[in-house]
Amino acid sequence: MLSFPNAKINLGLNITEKRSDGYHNLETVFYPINIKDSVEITDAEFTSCKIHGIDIPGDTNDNLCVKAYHLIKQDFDIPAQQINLLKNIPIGAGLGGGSADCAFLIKLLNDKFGLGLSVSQMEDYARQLGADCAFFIENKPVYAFNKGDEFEHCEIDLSAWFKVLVKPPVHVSTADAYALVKPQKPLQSLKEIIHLPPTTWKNKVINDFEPSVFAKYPQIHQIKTSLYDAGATFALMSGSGSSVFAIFNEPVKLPELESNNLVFYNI
Ligand SMILES: C[C@](O)(CO)[C@H](O)COP(=O)(O)OP(=O)(O)OC[C@H]1O[C@@H](n2ccc(N)nc2=O)[C@H](O)[C@@H]1O
Ligand SMILES: Nc1ncnc2c1ncn2[C@@H]1O[C@H](COP(=O)(O)OP(=O)(O)OP(=O)(O)O)[C@@H](O)[C@H]1O
Repeated sequence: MLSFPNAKINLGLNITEKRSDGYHNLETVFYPINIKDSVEITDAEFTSCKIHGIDIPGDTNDNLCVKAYHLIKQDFDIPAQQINLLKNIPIGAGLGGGSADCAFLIKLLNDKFGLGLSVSQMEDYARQLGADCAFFIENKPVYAFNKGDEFEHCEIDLSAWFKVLVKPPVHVSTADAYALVKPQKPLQSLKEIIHLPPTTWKNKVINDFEPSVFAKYPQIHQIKTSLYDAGATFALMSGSGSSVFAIFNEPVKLPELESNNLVFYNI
């Protein structure tokens, strides 16, 4: 059985406070985009994971897909699975690729073995694997709060815009990025601002990771500047970086950004 986990971008990200468990409370809007991995499960003698495409650093047994399998296996008598992962979503890019893979694996196991898990039960499993993971169960635009794992429906549709994503050859560690931010309550909640027209978002819809990540990696800041210079209506770094997305009111081609970065058009 096969599925195609997709990446996300964060339309705004306010880091509001540090929690006693070491995590941070935040508010963001998660928006699914059209950059996808592929994950397949087949019955096997023992459970293992084969990775194709982009190399994932570290031990394959630590892959979030393997962790998702063992989490479900604790509660259900499911047979061993061979997991084939084709990795296309850039890593360390703020795109939630690993989170998407494990959430989609939970959905695959639920479907393949008729486990009868509800959306909220699958979200509870996903939450145990990472703060971003639960979003990918429903995989619809949401306003997210707490650790980024509690959701409210968000009526937002960017399908009329031409969306571009630029990924520089820089890997930002999520934990390191959080360590550099000083949490603060925003003057106005993202929940309200996000419903204003995108033409008003510039400098209003912000990402609290940008100042410290831009200071450490000026080339990421330069990408954002170049996207605005190219006529973007709105541009922002996604999550803890390193990728930057932009929305344009018509199709564009950005050859000067292509020379040093991966550029994804029409995401
Ligand atoms: C940056 C975002 O992508 C924004 O959507 C997410 O907050 C990151 O979510 P994620 O990658 O699923 O994060 P996890 O794998 O759960 O945590 C990685 C590390 O990020 C930090 N972390 C993550 C989420 C959060 N709300 N507060 C944090 O402080 C913690 O140091 C944690 O050890
Ligand atoms: N299936 C997987 N795909 C990608 N990375 C994985 C996976 N499983 C485990 N990882 C580990 O998770 C780390 C971060 O991966 P990922 O691409 O999800 O994060 P990210 O780009 O920082 O996105 P975000 O911070 O938005 O979750 C990688 O360095 C890798 O070691």
